[in-house]
Parts: sequence; C-alpha cells; structure tokens
Amino acid sequence: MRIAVPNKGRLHEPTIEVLERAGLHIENTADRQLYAETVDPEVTVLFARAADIPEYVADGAADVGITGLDQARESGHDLVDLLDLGYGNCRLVLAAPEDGDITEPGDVAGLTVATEFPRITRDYFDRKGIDCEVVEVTGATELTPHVDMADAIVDITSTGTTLQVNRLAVVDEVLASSVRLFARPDVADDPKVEQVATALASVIDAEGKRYLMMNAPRARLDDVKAVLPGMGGPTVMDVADGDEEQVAVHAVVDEREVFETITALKSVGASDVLVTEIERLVE
Ligand SMILES: Nc1ncnc2c1ncn2[C@@H]1O[C@H](COP(=O)(O)OP(=O)(O)OP(=O)(O)O)[C@@H](O)[C@H]1O
Ligand SMILES: O=P(O)(O)OC[C@H]1O[C@H](OP(=O)(O)OP(=O)(O)O)[C@H](O)[C@@H]1O
Ligand SMILES: [Mg+2]
Repeated sequence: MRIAVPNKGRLHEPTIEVLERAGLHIENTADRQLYAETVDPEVTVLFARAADIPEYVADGAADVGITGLDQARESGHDLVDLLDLGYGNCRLVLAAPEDGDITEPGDVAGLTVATEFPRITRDYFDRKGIDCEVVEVTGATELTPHVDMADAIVDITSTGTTLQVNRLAVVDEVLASSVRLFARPDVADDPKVEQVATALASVIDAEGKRYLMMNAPRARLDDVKAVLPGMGGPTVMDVADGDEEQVAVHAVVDEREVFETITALKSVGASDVLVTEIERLVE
C-alpha cells in the first residue's frame, strides 16, 4: 500500500511525525527522494506536493494520501475522508480591502476575485448565485487587490496576520480546513487501509492525554478512584515488595486535568505520583 505525504512545506514535518508516532517509521529518507520504505514491508511512502496528493490518490499512484481538505476539495476528486489528523487548521476566506465597499459576499457581483483555489471559489459563488470573475494566481494572492488585479480574494488564513498586514478584512468563510487522511473510494474498506487509519487515530487519541502512576493506601482506594477522572476505571495492582497496605494505581488522565488531579490525589493519601506521555492509545 502506498501513502502519499507532503514532500515539503508546512505539512511535511508534522506528517512525518504522526507517521513515526503511529509506528510507521520511514526508512533511509535521503532528502527529496520520491519513495521511501517503512518498517512495514507492505507500506511505502510517496512524497508529493500537498496540492498534487489528491490527484496521486485518485489516479492510483498512491492508495491513501495525507493533505489539507482544501487541496482535496480543489482537486475535485471523489476521495473518502477517513480521519482528521488535527493539524494544518486554517480557513479559506473571502477577503477584501478593509476600507473598501465590499462588506458582504453579494458586493462582489460583477467584480473580480483572485485565488489559488479557483474551483472552490467558483463553487462558492455558484452556490450563492453570485456572478463574478474568478482569476487564478499561484501565490501572493493578498497583493492582488492593491494592484488592480482583483477586487477581492479567496485565500487561506490562520492567525490573520497576513490579511492584516495587507489591510484586508474577512468578508465570509468559504471552507474550514485541516489535514486529513484520504483514500480512494475503492480501497477505503481495505483491511490494510483500515489498519493504517487505526494506527494514526491512536496517535490523535493519545494527544492531550497523560498516564499517571502512583502508590495509594489500600484503605483509601475508593477516595483515590473518585478523584481520577480517567477513561474507564483505573488499573489497581499489588505492590511487589509485599507492602499489604499500599497498592499501585495507573490511570489515563486528560492533560488539562493533571494539575488538579495530582493535588486531589495527594489529599487522599497518594504518593510517588509519576506522570508520563502516551505515545498511542488504541481504543
Ligand atoms: N497559514 C496556514 N495555517 C495552517 N495551515 C495552512 C496555512 N497555510 C496553508 N495551510 C495548509 O497547508 C497546506 C499546504 O500549504 P503549504 O504552504 O505547506 O504548501 P505549499 O504552499 O503548497 O508549499 P510549497 O508552495 O512550498 O509547495 C494548505 O493547503 C493548507 O491546507
Ligand atoms: O493567517 P496567517 O497566519 O498569516 O496565514 C496565512 C498565510 O499562510 C499561507 O501562506 P504560507 O506561509 O504558506 O506561504 P506561501 O504563500 O509561500 O505558501 C497562506 O497562503 C497565507 O498567505
Ligand atoms: Mg503555503
């Protein structure tokens, strides 16, 4: 099975990291190599531009691909969105000069909109029944309203800095995007594809979770359990050195609850509390 992943740009590093954490270690990647093997002999990685990945998957050059939802939509290919990987979060927005007359989508009627996403943009205006001209550019879209190339743009924003620097204001949201695992419809149910999706999901599910280990007085076990918000019940084990009074307790806790939980645990007699990260969580 082949997975297409971004070869450069902002999605490259986090994608490699999530694959590594899912246990799909990539072997001997010389920079800019097109293909790489993984520790799983059945899984090969194909490096491609984020924008080309939907095409690679649709054509069968790869079976699944990791890229932004914006890229999948722009490609127009029918792909199955298997999993949200939770990074590359951004919005495609309609934006126009701050001090101009465009304050709602309808104001663009009869005018020109520049974008790197012509298909998404045309679909958006078609759905709204707004007639405007869409011109495709390949970068620096934010400049076009200032050089009389366009009246408005449809472009990616996340922090809003680029729009602000270019004195553009958001008029409407066109699409909320994040990085997804996509499959070609004919392989979406393939056991190997499901195995990869499960492994990647386990990484996402482990994020923001911590594993707590502690000793607790056996007599206060119910109090200890009561303050552990964890998933399901905690694991309780006898302590090996034969101290009958103490048990070892392990639990998975939301990262945001760790601080309060430790305070509460101490107050019910827990000691030697260890907090560790979780690499994967297969539910
Ligand atoms: N500012 C941003 N914040 C979050 N996600 C973003 C942002 N810009 C782009 N993305 C996401 O990353 C994807 C690829 O963008 P990126 O800039 O990494 O690639 P690129 O511009 O195609 O790179 P290159 O031009 O170097 O090939 C976008 O399609 C979008 O899903
Ligand atoms: O809201 P912001 O946080 O400012 O992010 C938005 C900017 O990020 C992307 O550009 P990128 O940095 O990928 O540069 P590029 O145009 O070279 O792809 C996008 O094309 C916007 O220009
Ligand atoms: Mg970019």
